[in-house]
Amino acid sequence: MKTKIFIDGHEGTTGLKIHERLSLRDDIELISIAEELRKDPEEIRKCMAAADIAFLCLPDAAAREAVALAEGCDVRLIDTSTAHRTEPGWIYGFPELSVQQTAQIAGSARVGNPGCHASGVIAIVQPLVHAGCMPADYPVSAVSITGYSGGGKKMIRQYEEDKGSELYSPRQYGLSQKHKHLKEIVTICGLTQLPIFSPVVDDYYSGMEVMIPVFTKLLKGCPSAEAIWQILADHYEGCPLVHVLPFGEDKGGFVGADAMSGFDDMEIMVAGNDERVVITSLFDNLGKGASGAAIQNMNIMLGLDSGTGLSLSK
Ligand SMILES: NC(=O)C1=CN([C@@H]2O[C@H](COP(=O)(O)OP(=O)(O)OC[C@H]3O[C@@H](n4cnc5c(N)ncnc54)[C@H](OP(=O)(O)O)[C@@H]3O)[C@@H](O)[C@H]2O)C=CC1
Ligand SMILES: CC(=O)N[C@@H](CCC(=O)OP(=O)(O)O)C(=O)O
Repeated sequence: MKTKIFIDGHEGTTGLKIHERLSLRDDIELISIAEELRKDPEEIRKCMAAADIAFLCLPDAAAREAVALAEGCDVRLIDTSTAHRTEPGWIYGFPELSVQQTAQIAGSARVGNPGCHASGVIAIVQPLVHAGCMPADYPVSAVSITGYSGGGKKMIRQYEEDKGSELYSPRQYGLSQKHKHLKEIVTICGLTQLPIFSPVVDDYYSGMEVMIPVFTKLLKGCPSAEAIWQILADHYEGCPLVHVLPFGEDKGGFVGADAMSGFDDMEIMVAGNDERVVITSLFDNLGKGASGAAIQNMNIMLGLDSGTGLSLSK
């Protein structure tokens, strides 16, 4: 029997990508909603009631309303918004955190899909904290470059209709250090102080590069760059969607922030020397940063292969 899926917000950037992927699968039946009724609460509720799993690809407020509409239905939810990621009763949808995390996602009816910038930071910091290498009070600092699709339909329109203006160069934002992903970053990594987080949006469609500089003397035992690499390589061994590049691999000395655009997997690179190291994660904000991760979580919830077999891998 096919799994019935409803995508609330299927006309948005994240929803469209999920729709595109799932419409190619013959184990899935997509529940459709009439264009003129796609924001109608009664109609949404009917679709929820008919679905096994619903993806919420909505702004935060609409995602909260959608969860209320799903009350009393058997449907399992994967919310791609920021609304529930650290809420009680919700499981954070980054299965690579641990075997236990994967098992919790598999059994959950409420999964909060990670934030795009947050995914890149957490992928680097959480294994180092968990291994006892990075102290919980380490002053983490991260720069994260994203393509403009990270801002959804509105920002895509802004960039694609506004060529020739100031939008041609990278633009730093989140200047007040209150970015919405900070909460999930500290919570999931187990950090005791907020990182300095500098997001940058640039004039290309999709792809992310998160860079975290590390002074090795501030880590436990002053590990070498290779020892840091080894912790990450061990942590991600066997993970189908997160790959730690061989130690010393530097992509020719130039790392493009859109290197993983169009793919669902993430690459992690450790570069530098034994005093100063930069750890980088590369992925697609719409892949492992949103729709690809959401499908990965759905696969796990359905007991299917969580990896590349059903995703788009480089
Ligand atoms: N873009 C990205 O890289 C990432 C996005 N996300 C998250 O995913 C969620 C969706 O983002 P994104 O796809 O980028 O946003 P978009 O703006 O591209 O899409 C949002 C969609 O939601 C629809 N919508 C708004 N309100 C309602 C409602 N009440 N009922 C039904 N549909 C509604 C919009 O309708 P309309 O078409 O009429 O505007 C639009 O189609 C957000 O919470 C975002 O934070 C997470 C990770 C990365
Ligand atoms: C370029 C841009 O504005 N990007 C958004 C992040 C993408 C997003 O929608 O945030 P979630 O991953 O939490 O859903 C931002 O930084 O707020």
